Amino acid sequence: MNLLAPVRRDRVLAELPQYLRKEAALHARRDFHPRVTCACQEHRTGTVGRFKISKVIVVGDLSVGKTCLINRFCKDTFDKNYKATIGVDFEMERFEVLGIPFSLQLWDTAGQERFKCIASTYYRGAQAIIIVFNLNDVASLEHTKQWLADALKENDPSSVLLFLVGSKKDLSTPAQYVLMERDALKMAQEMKAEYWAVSSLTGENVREFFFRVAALTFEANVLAELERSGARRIGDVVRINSDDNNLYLTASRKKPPCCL
Ligand SMILES: Nc1nc2c(ncn2[C@@H]2O[C@H](COP(=O)(O)OP(=O)(O)OP(=O)(O)O)[C@@H](O)[C@H]2O)c(=O)[nH]1
Ligand SMILES: [Mg+2]
Repeated sequence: MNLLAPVRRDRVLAELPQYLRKEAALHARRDFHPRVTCACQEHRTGTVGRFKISKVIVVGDLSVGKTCLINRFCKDTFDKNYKATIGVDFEMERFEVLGIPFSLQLWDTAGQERFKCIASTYYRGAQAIIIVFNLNDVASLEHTKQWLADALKENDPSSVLLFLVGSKKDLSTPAQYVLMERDALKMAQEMKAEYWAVSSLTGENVREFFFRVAALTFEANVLAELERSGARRIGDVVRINSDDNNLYLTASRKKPPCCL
């Protein structure tokens, strides 16, 4: 894929996309962090927007719908026939967030046990981990804990963003969904992950979900970049995964006027 190709018009984010459920959201702010908005307005986003490509890995049991989820978003297609992913595959998606180009590399990994050791060698360096389970299969939700543990062995748990995604929503009745959602919300809270429920068959929530992933990954990247470049000057501290479910707490001692 040509990284210099213009960003598609339907990949432009001017506002922060909202969470699905407030009780299992990475943060509940309505807008991007003010420091991020300010940095974008002044084009002070450093490597974000130039060479930086953020790696996102998608993990979960076999046949939960990882490949279909990525294909629905990236290609707007759906295949009802199951073709196991062998090892890994990836798609590149370009966005423009607050006027800044931003790329996500979406790594689709194999859920089948026999391909797991190949797939896990690609876990390293992820900025976001998407753990998928089937909303109609409670065992696949239980297994998400192990998928998360494996993915975190290769990544820094304090800085990676976690998303817990229930798939195949079209196959649950409203009553079944309510029951499954209760367990899934609990799991998401334990993991400190943001919860989503999607259907790749109908497309429900797929675009909203990936936009949220792109926006939160972008925001975390810009905050980290500001932290690296201006920590001494500005004296801010960025903390991730705070107890109150607010992803980024910035303890500012001195801020530039545009960020007040
Ligand atoms: N009804 C319905 N079926 C789905 C949905 N998503 C995936 N499927 C079906 O579930 C099966 C598995 O989907 P995949 O996307 O290949 O699953 P996977 O998680 O990538 O599987 P592995 O590559 O083996 O890990 C396929 O037959 C899909 O058509 C969905 O949203 N609704
Ligand atoms: Mg697959």
